[in-house]
Amino acid sequence: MEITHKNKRLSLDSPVVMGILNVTPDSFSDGGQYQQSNKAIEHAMQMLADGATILDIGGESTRPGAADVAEQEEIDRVVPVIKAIRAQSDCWISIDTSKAAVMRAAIDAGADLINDVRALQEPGALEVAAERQVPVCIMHMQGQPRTMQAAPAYDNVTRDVKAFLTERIQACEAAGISRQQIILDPGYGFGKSLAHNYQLLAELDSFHDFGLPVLAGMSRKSMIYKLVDKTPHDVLGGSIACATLAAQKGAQIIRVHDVKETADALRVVAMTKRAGALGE
Ligand SMILES: Cn1c(SCC(=O)Nc2ccccc2)nc2c(=O)[nH]c(N)nc21
Repeated sequence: MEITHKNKRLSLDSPVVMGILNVTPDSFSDGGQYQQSNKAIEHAMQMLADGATILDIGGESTRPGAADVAEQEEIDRVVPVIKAIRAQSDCWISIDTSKAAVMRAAIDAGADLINDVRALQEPGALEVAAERQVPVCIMHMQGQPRTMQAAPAYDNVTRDVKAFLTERIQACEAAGISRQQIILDPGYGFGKSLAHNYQLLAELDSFHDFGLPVLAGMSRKSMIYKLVDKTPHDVLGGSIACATLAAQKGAQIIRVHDVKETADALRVVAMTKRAGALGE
């Protein structure tokens, strides 16, 4: 399985690491736009050195309660960083946004992939993805970031999430996006209780029914620190366990903060799979 953009191909036969690069002011302690951009570019280069294959660049925090960011402000945050990374590396860059105008500006600046937590439901988003022919990750979210954790409810969370993704795949194909360019994501923590999140992890392999790549993002999320009763700053062990389980269950892209440690864990998973195949 692979994804392509222009003349770039990314094989997904082994799990790859997507490094998280937040370029929102609340993700850096202080300093103005210029200093923040420099810190972001430094962090990007470090993640590539640590084994990240894709850098996921986001200019708007999707934390519950986070303020909405204006379109131009989001563009002003992400475009300089994308351009600077592109000037130094031909790595895969994904743009973490739901806004069509931000997608367009990011792709024109060098981004290869759209990562949309709203699954291209905002106005114009489907059209941009189809027009630019870039791979797109569509993720499940119940409700909106501000309200999604109030009272998440499902008949059966895995069945309901798969039904949503089926509908979004149809919408993508109807808009002219080829099925091979679609990546699926259950959206851990986006309108899910602790139990919902762990059922989605336990049943992650059932998402391979679609015959499409699967992205899993559990890094440092509440499903970890609430389970192990730690602070959000003390969740490396749990995050590595989630990444390892997701890769073992066939997720091809793992979205994380801790790239170095996760890259090593995924090599253990890949080797174990190869050894198992040899043993057959
Ligand atoms: C943009 N984005 C996010 S942001 C939430 C987050 O990381 N919160 C968070 C931030 C800091 C610490 C702990 C959690 N989560 C996903 C995901 O699971 N899948 C895909 N495709 N994209 C995603």
